[in-house]
Amino acid sequence: MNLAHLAAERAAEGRPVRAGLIGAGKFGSMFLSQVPTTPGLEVAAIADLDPDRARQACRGVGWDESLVARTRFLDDGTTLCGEDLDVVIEATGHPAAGVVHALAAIEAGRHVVMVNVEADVLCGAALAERARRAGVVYSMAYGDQPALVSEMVDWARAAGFGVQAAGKGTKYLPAYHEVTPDEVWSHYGMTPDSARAAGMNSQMFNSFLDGTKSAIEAAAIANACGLEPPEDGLAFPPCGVDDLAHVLRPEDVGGQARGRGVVEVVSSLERDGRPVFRDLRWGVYVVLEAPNEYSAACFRQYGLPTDPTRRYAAMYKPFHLIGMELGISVLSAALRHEPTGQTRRFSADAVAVAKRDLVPGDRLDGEGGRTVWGKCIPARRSVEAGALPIGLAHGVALVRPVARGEILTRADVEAIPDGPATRMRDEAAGLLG
Ligand SMILES: NC(=O)c1ccc[n+]([C@@H]2O[C@H](COP(=O)([O-])OP(=O)(O)OC[C@H]3O[C@@H](n4cnc5c(N)ncnc54)[C@H](O)[C@@H]3O)[C@@H](O)[C@H]2O)c1
Ligand SMILES: N[C@@H](CCO)C(=O)O
Repeated sequence: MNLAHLAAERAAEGRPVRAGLIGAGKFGSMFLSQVPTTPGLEVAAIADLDPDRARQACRGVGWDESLVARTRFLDDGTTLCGEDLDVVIEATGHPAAGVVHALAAIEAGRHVVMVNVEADVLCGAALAERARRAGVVYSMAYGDQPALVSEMVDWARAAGFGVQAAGKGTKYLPAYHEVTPDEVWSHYGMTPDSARAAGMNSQMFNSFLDGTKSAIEAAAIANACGLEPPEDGLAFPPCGVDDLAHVLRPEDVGGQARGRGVVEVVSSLERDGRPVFRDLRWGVYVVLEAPNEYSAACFRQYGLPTDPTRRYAAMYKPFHLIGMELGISVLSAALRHEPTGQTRRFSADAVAVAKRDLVPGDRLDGEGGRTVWGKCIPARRSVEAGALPIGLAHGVALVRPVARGEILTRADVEAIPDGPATRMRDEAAGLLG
């Protein structure tokens, strides 16, 4: 509990932690807004395809002109990795670019904070292995839900509890799988203009709604925490915070969880569209299993809601603060050499499912787009079926029809050009476990 003290020491010594940010979009801007008030942390360089927009992002979040003038602005993330930095933050959200940038950062001896969970799910186990060999930290992004869940799972296990289930909340209805970026803002109660003014990318926010981001995050949590992914997609049970233990205890004791030690995403809407009472739309949770009768009794004595067996109880965090909490990862990597959550194996995947009947010639447009949504399944099943990872479902055309709701395979699309992303994906598939 001394991260701020460690950072303050660096500030007093005149040696702030030097970070570089790749991707100054919504997440990046939220991080940048906190930098001037985080002693001991400096963002020395920012790379974005549009460096002027990145400069404007800094001004827009309140940086003064002297801070803007002291910062290097670049248009290439790989070049940024060669700057004098302790930590590289990858926040482009583009899976293939994320892999290229992470490899460049590792090669340059920089710690990597991988905001780009899309790239992490594609091949994070292989990137983590490369980072280990290079002696640098490869970390999940604190503030995003997978890192917060990883922290809660670690907390539970380090305190001697069993972890029955863990995950996050979201706003989900089955019909959302087919929403496109054209309709997305009505589901957030926003107009396209107000969303644009807030710097919110419609395709990115559609991936939060159409189930893709939930699948990606659930896979990341499973891969980081050693939890089991669903066999055929998340169930998204409607569930409020007081019912987590009840709903997510195992099926054989009356719950809805398909097994023990599972990852699941709970919905803030009942299936008929009514709001769930005390929902967890923006939060994260862990369902604990008491290791013995004594600790089960303590749950009740100290006020935790339990399921009827009294063995299961839950802890949750109601909100995640996205980029505003990212300094925790950056400082932890640089000052403690510790990741805030890390992909440790490749046991869960997020694969592309057709949003509508697709025909030869249709070109895929990736996460949150008009053609596919992402489903969380076991990595073993994905590899055996030759399923198309959602992170590779960008810019390639179909060579045969795929019916709405079906998982796409690599044989359904034209050959994906070889590159770092495909190579690291193959490396990750070799680490299946
Ligand atoms: N926006 C959120 O609320 C939110 C929440 C949680 C996690 N995230 C994660 O944050 C990441 C970014 O999301 P976002 O919402 O900020 O997206 P965004 O589209 O707002 O921003 C991405 C930025 O990266 C830049 N970029 C894209 N490709 C690049 C490249 N090759 N080199 C350099 N810059 C490049 C773009 O120009 C843009 O400024 C994603 O991985 C997403 O999953 C976002
Ligand atoms: N993951 C969130 C969005 C931002 O992290 C959601 O599912 O709505």
